[in-house]
Amino acid sequence: MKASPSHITQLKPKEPPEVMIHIEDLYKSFGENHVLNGFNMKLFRGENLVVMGKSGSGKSVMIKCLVGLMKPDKGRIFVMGREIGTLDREALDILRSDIGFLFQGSALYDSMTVRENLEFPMRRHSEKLGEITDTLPLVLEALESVGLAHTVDLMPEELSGGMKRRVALARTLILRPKIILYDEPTSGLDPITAKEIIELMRSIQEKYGTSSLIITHDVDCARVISERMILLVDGVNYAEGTYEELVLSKDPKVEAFFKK
Ligand SMILES: Nc1ncnc2c1ncn2[C@@H]1O[C@H](COP(=O)(O)OP(=O)(O)OP(=O)(O)O)[C@@H](O)[C@H]1O
Repeated sequence: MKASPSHITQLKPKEPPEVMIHIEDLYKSFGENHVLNGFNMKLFRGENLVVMGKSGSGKSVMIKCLVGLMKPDKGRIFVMGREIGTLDREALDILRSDIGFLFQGSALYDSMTVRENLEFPMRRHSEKLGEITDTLPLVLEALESVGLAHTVDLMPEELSGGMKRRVALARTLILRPKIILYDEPTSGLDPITAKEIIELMRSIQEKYGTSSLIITHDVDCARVISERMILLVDGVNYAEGTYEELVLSKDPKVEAFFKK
């Protein structure tokens, strides 16, 4: 008779990290302009992933494919297990409510107060939040996360550039996104304000456990915020690793990113 293994403590295998976004072999061309040529990427739960690529390398095209605004020529994209290309408008809209965007312009509505700006996505995605009789506590909580609760009744024109970006981030947080996409979050900001935004991105990730995909040219931003980086070169994920790994690379195409 075989010895019973019951006395052996079973070591639980470590669960693999949950994949929040999986881009598989993505191709996109515009005529002879072959922008993405088999790009692959995984964003894991809770991580800050930076994608760097020089101007015109296809970062925005990749993001547009990711959120279903552009159709790739080939390849598949899964967001939290759902394949973007197979979703109808309504399903895509619901999925998008789990994705927060912070884009370059930050685009607050100038004719609305800060409070109204934050209430806007709540109305648009009321199905997600359920019926809310008093929006103010949620608005204030989101604004507190970015240190700007006192601006609730101000107009965007009364805010500085850095404050506008923080309010835009608060507006993103109001829907409790699981993923945040940041497109050049520090562009156009002075170095001190840029640093504040990066700190904020970190604290938001800690507070809400969000997973972040950050598109940036800013090497300093990548150094501070990234846990992992992907370099987009010639339409593919040319190099991947931590900042510390990539900065030591002797590959000329990788070195070019880190030359000041
Ligand atoms: N709708 C479109 N029609 C035709 N060409 C396009 C379209 N959108 C993007 N492109 C081309 O795809 C290429 C990649 O553009 P994309 O905007 O993704 O670059 P990027 O990496 O985001 O650049 P940047 O850092 O300057 O924003 C460029 O050559 C651009 O001209």
